[in-house]
Amino acid sequence: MPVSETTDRKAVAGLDGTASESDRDDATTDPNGLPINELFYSLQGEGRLAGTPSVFVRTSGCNLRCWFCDSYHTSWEPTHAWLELSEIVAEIETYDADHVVLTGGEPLLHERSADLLDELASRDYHTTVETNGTIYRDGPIDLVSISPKLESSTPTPERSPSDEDDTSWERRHEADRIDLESFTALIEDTEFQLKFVVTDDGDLPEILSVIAELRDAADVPIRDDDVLLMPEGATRERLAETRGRVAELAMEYGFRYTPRLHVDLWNDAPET
Ligand SMILES: C[S@@+](CC[C@H](N)C(=O)[O-])C[C@H]1O[C@@H](n2cnc3c(N)ncnc32)[C@H](O)[C@@H]1O
Ligand SMILES: Nc1nc2[nH]cc(C(=O)O)c2c(=O)[nH]1
Ligand code: SF4
Ligand SMILES: [Mg+2]
Repeated sequence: MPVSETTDRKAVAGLDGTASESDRDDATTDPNGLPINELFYSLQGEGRLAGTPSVFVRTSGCNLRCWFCDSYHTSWEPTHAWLELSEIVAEIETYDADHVVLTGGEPLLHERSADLLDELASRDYHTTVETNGTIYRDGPIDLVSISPKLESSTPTPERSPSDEDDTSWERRHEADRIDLESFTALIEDTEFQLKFVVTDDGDLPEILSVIAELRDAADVPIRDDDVLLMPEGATRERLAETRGRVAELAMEYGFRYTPRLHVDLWNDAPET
């Protein structure tokens, strides 16, 4: 369901498909629902559940701005419709699936995401939350899939997709992307995976240092098996450039490699 094209009845920001400046990056607490960019059925393309048929709920709005973000219309130019939780659950139930992936944008920005997770838990869905890990929110999650953002994701002027001559997002992204306290709280609560987007060999020292700091801080073990290296690439062409080296790095360091099955299968098509 391409919900970003739905017209809706409530007179709130974002209904026309363009979020207002004020709700562009802020947490939403709307008592009735969530800003939804798309809701669709596909195969989980990433991580330890790759290949699992799943319903994807993609919220809009993000507190970071990765230059490579493959969901541009949830971060750099957010678009969405507002859906009430009951509408989201009803749409999920139209699919014959046991797994739901809550993603974004940054789904944990929104207070109502925790309520949606409650609703899904009460219906016995297995839930994965895809998150950058910088916002802790208490809620029933079966697998928290944390993708900590490395320095190589920062939107410097050379790699920013925005034409604006404004470094505020570069500074904000750099300041907020690593939050050990939040990472720790998330992994101590829930089954987890740490899924790093790798652009090249230069990312490995930072990955090793984030893992070392997290191992010091957390009360739960972090096995090499919990660490996944994922090649950067929103298109088949770009993945063809990155994945070979990332696979070699996974073998060299003993971490897991995760493919991006959906990109292999459907390239960068929406709702896949
Ligand atoms: C769009 S994000 C949404 C969830 C959350 N904001 C996050 O970053 O984890 C979903 C997943 O796609 C990954 N991702 C985004 N752009 C990518 C790219 N160009 N190549 C590889 N992975 C990418 C993110 O790291 C994350 O694991
Ligand atoms: N098929 C598919 N699998 C995914 N796993 C995580 C995704 C995401 O955007 O969070 C994603 C996605 O966008 N599509
Ligand atoms: S944190 Fe996730 S949604 Fe936000 S800009 Fe980065 S990849 Fe996109
Ligand atoms: Mg995706």
